[in-house]
Amino acid sequence: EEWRDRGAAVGARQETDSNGQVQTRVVKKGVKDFNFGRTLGEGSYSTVLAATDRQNQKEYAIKVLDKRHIIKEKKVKYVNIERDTLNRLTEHPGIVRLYYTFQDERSLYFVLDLASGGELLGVLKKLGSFDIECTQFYGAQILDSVAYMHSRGVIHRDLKPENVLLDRNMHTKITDFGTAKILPDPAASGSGLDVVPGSPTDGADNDRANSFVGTAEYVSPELLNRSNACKASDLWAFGCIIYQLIAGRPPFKAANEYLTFQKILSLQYTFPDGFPPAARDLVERLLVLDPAHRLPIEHIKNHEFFDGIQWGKNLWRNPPPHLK
Ligand SMILES: O=C(O)C[C@H](Cc1nc2cc(Cl)cc(Cl)c2[nH]1)c1ccc(Cl)cc1
Repeated sequence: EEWRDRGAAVGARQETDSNGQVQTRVVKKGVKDFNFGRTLGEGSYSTVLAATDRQNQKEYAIKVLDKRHIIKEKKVKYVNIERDTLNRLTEHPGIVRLYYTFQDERSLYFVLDLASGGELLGVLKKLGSFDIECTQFYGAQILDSVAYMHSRGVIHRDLKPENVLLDRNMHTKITDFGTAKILPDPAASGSGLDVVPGSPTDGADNDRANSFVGTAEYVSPELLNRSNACKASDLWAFGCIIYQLIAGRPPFKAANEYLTFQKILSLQYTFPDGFPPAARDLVERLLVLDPAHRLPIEHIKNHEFFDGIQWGKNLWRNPPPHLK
């Protein structure tokens, strides 16, 4: 029977030897265990290829990174953050799953879920914009996944329609955790006496990250004000995504990044005519400059815009509305 230790590319097989003794043979998956197929995507530091496990014919997406390039560009930290983050986020249908990592002399390999529906951004560009029902459904799946991430102490920090993939059943899978932040585990931090309630470090840096990341159109004001990302930074990006699914473009977009940042910091955006009132109210409660005043996830789930959405397992079992 096959079991695999989550973080490493370890598979074990039970075999009976000549004396009838059951032996466990530990095998590490490697490049030779896969047939590589078409290129699914190219990043600045990685190439993603479709691949089939030669043993069980299962299809995966394998993200390949060149070691020399990673070291030269000082991205070692990001690769290991991506691995560690994905190893923590293993129990949710809306997060791309990491099955194995391995390396050979030249490259590093992430063996991931194959999301054959491509990027949500691609579907949005093809359709122009989503109707309310599709925005509710895809918004709800993204929110459910962000809630799980946050419950595991992970802030994504670069949520955007490019990082929301679609699987063969057109359900969402959030990907690209290289710029995520794993919050220090409050329970694990020593005796707990080191953070005295009310002390300057109480909750401040514990739930804040400390490096600049993100894509201009979705970056939160707190990041631009040089304070750190927090869980609410992902909710700002979520507000931008809901706006974009309905309007067909993100709320803050200018001729260059600097002008985009100016619009964000001055909250300079408008709703197109006909933008549905419930969606407008939700977006207005998320695109709030002070992260502490953004609608928390439980309140978003109860917001009128999501009336009729069944949260929990059914959100992932029911077929998605037809994208038209
Ligand atoms: O086997 C593991 O899971 C741990 C290794 C850790 C690791 N070994 C590395 C070697 C190099 Cl040259 C660069 C990075 Cl970022 C490296 N990260 C690893 C291997 C592959 C991947 Cl994708 C991530 C981490």
